Amino acid sequence: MGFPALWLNIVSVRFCLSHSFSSRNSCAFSKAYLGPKAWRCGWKEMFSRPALGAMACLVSVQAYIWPSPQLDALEAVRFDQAGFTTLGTSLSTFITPCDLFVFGTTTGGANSGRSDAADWIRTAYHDVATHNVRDGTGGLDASIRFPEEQVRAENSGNGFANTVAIVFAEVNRYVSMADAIALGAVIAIENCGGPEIPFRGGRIDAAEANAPGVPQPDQSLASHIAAFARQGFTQTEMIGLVACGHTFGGVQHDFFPNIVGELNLTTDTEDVAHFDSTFVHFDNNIATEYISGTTQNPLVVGFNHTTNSDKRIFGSDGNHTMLSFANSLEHFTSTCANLYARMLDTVPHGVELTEVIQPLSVKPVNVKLVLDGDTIQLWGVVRLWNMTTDPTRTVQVVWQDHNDGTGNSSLTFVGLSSSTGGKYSAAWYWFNPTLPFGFISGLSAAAGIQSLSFIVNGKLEDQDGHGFAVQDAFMLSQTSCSMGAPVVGRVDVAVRNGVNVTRVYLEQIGTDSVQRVSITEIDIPRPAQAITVNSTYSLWSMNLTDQGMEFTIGAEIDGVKYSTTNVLSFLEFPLCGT
Ligand code: HEM
Repeated sequence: MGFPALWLNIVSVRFCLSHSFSSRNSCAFSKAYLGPKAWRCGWKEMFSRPALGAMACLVSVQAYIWPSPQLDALEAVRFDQAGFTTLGTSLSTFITPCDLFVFGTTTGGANSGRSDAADWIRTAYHDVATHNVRDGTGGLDASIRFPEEQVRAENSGNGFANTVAIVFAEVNRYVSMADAIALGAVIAIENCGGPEIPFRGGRIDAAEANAPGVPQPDQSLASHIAAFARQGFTQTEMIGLVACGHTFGGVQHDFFPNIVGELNLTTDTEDVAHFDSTFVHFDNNIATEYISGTTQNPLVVGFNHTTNSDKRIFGSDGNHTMLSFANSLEHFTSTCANLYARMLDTVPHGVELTEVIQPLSVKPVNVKLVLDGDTIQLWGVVRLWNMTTDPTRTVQVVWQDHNDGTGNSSLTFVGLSSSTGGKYSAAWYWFNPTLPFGFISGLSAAAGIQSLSFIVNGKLEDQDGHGFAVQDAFMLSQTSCSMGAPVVGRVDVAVRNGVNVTRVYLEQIGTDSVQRVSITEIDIPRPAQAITVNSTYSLWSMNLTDQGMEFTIGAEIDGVKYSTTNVLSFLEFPLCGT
């Protein structure tokens, strides 16, 4: 278990770097580690203005300041939901349309009666439901991924395994499985008619199963009130949360034969008795049908009185809460937005969640620098939030070098992304005006590059004067190469002369014994004699043999750790000697 401890250490540094501007929470470790100035300053300040006092970079900013590896990654999963995105997969693909059930026996699970969206929402709640407010254990920590939890009677069904199999695609060093489960629920609810949910990240995956504690339909009202109190919810909130959850999905015969019989319907092949008539859509029909007496909810009018838990819960305050939901869709919607958010933010004691993540209005993505002889290549794309296609729009990237010089390049529109069921769209522009997947070439290595800004239709976008800080103290060198069979590789990292770089290392990305992403730092030895590339950069090199190895590059500069964000494999490097 050497990796997790090391990894936690790195995460702590990253987390707090990323919160320099946005979090009002304290982060003692990082504060002490980085020092008061680093605590308050972004990369730009730390790199380029070391002489300024701490007060010089005090700011009050609502949204976070780019770059922040963790928030950037969470923001991308949260808001780059469909269309052109730089993510390999997008969760919304699996819940569009909302009755999509990818594990169904027919294409898209048509007429199965089930949906991925309902599975994801139920999974999030069952992960949360182990929480104990008194001792701080349990909560949304992805412990539901453990077979030990999935085989429990309280977790009957295969929706949990289905959910984990899909949301796993979003997991990386900055997005935990628990965050991915929460994001799945948020995206399912939002895209299927529900309210927008304020999302925070930073959940930590459990190392083992939690104590049991998910309520079951055959239990008494008193035990349900007690279970929700243990989870941190009042009786009224319990009624709300159950109604908000059960506006989706239903009960399956296969897993609950004592609640639902065989339905023998060609339109409901998995024999799911639904909680309301609009079971893949968020609305207050769960309440209107209950109040009007027309409900078919199997946990209200089921043939087995013992398992009619929704009936007992909904009626437990004389129908007061359900009546208010039936009378006002708006009230139901806002109540659910609040309760869903609280449910998803129910985490084990000691886990510190981020601020609510808002979309950045201008967001550079996949920015990387590569040293190419005497020049630097600048790669990336930029996303303009809440914008649609506009052929007349002009977008330029401007880079600032170490000598207070600037350069600029016009960017090309490459596509639109959307989120929240099409409510928001974003326009994406490549950093290169001509080449697909290209880069801006020929930047002077000697001058370097410290920050970016953008000019959109003549308006400067520079994060209120902060700029988009880029670090050029170390970067991949174009001389990195691979050769032979079996293929071996050599990674060359270019390090800027005169910067206090104490370590350069590869961050090998792996998983630990319980499927959590782990990072192993592999030090690249400092060269005995400087291998100069040009007047400004020297190389630190390492030979690699593990073809499956995926890594980023890390460096410690003035005692602070930095990472590149793009994941590398030496199989992508050009042939040595060409
Ligand atoms: C006393 C509390 C609760 C009980 C006894 C209960 C019970 C059940 C049962 C028996 C099922 C059928 C599962 C299946 O057939 O696979 C179910 C489904 C579901 N529950 Fe609950 N539930 C409770 C609270 C909640 C809460 C708080 C939420 C979320 C906020 C929630 C969300 C869901 C969803 C979305 C489904 C549909 C799953 C699907 O169709 O695949 N439940 N619930």
